[in-house]
Amino acid sequence: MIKFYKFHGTGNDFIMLDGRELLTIPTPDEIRQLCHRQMGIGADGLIIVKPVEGFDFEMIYFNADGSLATMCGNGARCAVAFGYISGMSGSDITFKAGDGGHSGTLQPLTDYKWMVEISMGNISIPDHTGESTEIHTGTPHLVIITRDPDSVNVPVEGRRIRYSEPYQTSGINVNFLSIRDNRLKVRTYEKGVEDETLSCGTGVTACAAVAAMKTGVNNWIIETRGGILEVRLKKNETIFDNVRLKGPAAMVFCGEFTGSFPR
Ligand SMILES: N[C@@H](CCC[C@H](N)C(=O)O)C(=O)O
Repeated sequence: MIKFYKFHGTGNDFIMLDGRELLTIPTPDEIRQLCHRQMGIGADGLIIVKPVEGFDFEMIYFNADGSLATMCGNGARCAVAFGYISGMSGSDITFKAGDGGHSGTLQPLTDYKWMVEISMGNISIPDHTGESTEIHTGTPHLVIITRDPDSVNVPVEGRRIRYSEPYQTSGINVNFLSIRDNRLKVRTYEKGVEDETLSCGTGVTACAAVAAMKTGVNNWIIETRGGILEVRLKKNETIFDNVRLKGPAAMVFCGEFTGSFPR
């Protein structure tokens, strides 16, 4: 039996596994089973956290469909909290994700909830922003500016775009963004979950970058369906750097999975 920990960051939920206890990495089939909402634990993604040279730990991120993703902003915030409670790191943390090195800090809010801030990688500034902008924030995102994200059927419209050319094969995360009174509202369809999630950390980072290009404002409070996130960034000639993502991360339960995994 394998012990698992269930976390969420503003409603984006994850199964966390301690890499020190694993004999093998779960297969895509096993990940799909574990993340299944009715027949498994249920989650948007599965994260393995394990010590690695040069950093406090490494985070390996899989979407609920078993596909590997290079980065997950909310998942990384939860991994920082897990690294802390599992003794892999202190409250100033360095970690490695698929897109490179990151740092993080955390403050306890309750016994099982923390405010976590992480550094995100530099973001290349796209050539132009129209009503829809492709931007990479550790994972690929499309940001579509709309008057009211709540009037969009995100699962249907997001899926239509994600499976259209040119995204069909490699996939893309689709964000619907409104910019009003220096506040952003975002709803995201995530590839790999193939549905809307309650929040997406790399998605809100992409939206903050697009909003900064449109308005010149660099600090944003962002409303997602699962709660509030904060993004700060600095615009240079061709990149945004000093990109920070901040918000709560919570552990909701832990348990032992009784299926056949691990082999
Ligand atoms: N929910 C994540 C993003 C997870 C990866 C994404 N679905 C992908 O495959 O690119 C976040 O909080 O950033």
